Amino acid sequence: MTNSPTSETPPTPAVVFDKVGMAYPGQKAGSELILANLSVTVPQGEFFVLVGPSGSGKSTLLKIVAGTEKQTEGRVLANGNVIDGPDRRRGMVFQSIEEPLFQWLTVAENIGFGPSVAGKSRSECRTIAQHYIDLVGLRGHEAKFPHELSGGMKQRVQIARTLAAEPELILFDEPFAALDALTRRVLQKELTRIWRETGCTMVYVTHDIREAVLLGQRVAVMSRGPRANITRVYDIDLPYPRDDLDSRFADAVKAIEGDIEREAASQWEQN
Ligand SMILES: Nc1ncnc2c1ncn2[C@@H]1O[C@H](COP(=O)(O)OP(=O)(O)OP(=O)(O)O)[C@@H](O)[C@H]1O
Repeated sequence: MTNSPTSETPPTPAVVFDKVGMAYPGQKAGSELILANLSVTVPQGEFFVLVGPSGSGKSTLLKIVAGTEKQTEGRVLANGNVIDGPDRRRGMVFQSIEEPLFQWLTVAENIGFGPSVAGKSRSECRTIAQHYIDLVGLRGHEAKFPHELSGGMKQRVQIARTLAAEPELILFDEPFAALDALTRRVLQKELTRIWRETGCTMVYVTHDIREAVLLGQRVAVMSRGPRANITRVYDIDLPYPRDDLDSRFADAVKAIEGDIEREAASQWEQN
């Protein structure tokens, strides 16, 4: 391979954290930063997963990218632009308890809501909604209201509603944590299919290391806070859909678990 000066410029990354530090406005004066000097880049189209001890600042990082919180130090870019508040190009999927659907709208109306706010006609909204209803496997449930749905179905609606706004990037904050194990398994599998079909960049926070290895092309491990940082990024070089019986899958889970246990142990030693 040659280092040709005419080679194409690399694509703009989906997200760049550049020496990010964070203290919340309400924090006591003089208390330490929650995040300190954190740098990581997420390329376009990547499935990037963040794991780490409780309270290390994973949700805070997502909120900074969503534009609902602002870092106190460093720069954060989305598609090359400084983040300046929420933007429909950056969608967010929460645990359902945190982000209830519009209870007075049907499944189809919930999913068509974003496009209607964006000024699309009623028939365009219906077409877009139906596309994403099919993509997340909710055909036949279009006319139901949220209270008529199971937890897993509500999460499907939330994912479809986020996708219908045609974001470039989707941020997930433990979206399946409240679901039963079987439903979680089904949705994990479907999410990788949806990711491959849409090409969207995914930034996904979880406590579940097995889930991280099942989903992520890369898994970043955060240190415990305060002054949390990313201590290691694992490349999970396994084909999708992933087989959790593969010994390489088990090796990756074990290595990441080991990192997190060491972080937790250092916390106990200090206390
Ligand atoms: N609005 C806020 N004001 C002040 N401090 C906050 C606020 N939100 C979070 N924090 C603090 O910031 C730190 C990081 O919180 P965050 O929720 O980002 O961590 P996390 O890694 O997502 O935790 P978990 O894994 O338990 O969900 C914690 O010490 C938390 O108490």
